[in-house]
Amino acid sequence: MAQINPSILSADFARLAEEAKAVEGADWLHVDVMDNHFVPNLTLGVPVVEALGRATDTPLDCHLMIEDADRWAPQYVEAGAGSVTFHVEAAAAPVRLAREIRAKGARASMALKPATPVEPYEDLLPELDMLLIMTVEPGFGGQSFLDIMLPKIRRTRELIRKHGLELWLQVDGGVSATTIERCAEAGADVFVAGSAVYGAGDPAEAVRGLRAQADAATAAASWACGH
Ligand SMILES: O=C(CO)[C@@H](O)[C@H](O)COP(=O)(O)O
Ligand SMILES: [Fe+2]
Repeated sequence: MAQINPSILSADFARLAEEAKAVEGADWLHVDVMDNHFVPNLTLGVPVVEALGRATDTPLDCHLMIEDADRWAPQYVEAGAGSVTFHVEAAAAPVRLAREIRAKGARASMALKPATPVEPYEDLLPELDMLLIMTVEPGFGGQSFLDIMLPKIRRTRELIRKHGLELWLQVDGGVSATTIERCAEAGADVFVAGSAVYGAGDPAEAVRGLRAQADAATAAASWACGH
């Protein structure tokens, strides 16, 4: 089944606990950590992740858009994240870092900016629990989905099949009722949605609607039915 991860970046930061509770029923709560260096925006850090963990039973999916990921990512596992995503562009030793995240008890995930190809990392994929393909330039919510990322999603799904991996394939940026079916058809199975969830009148209902769309598109997709 498709997983839908609402991005807290699009929520009201003055009411973070309520906003986290508003999407209970989602698979994960996506938490965008930005340091104003790796991306030109500054959001939140370890203390807020710890507080979110106390505010909701939904597991936390931390997307670190920060420099020096090798140094900081393990702290997000200690803060309670169930999944920690670092950007390969910001990691000096991605294999060592993925192993450290797993050893500390979280799922290890690696993200690729739009201009970063997946092929150089083919041999690293078994070290990961999830690969995140950015479908916008990281830094801000509410941007338009980059259709030019669909071939990369397809090629990654093919690599997962070729190696027989249990790797989740996440997409993040501009995912909405208009674009989620394209992502699912191409091979994504974990969908981050910020403005499409928190901009809706009923965020929990938006999650259910996106999941139904993604499930239907996946069921019809060649990658999922083996032909
Ligand atoms: O990581 C990021 C942005 O850098 C995302 O998680 C956005 O927060 C998603 O927001 P929408 O594009 O869905 O509004
Ligand atoms: Fe994100």
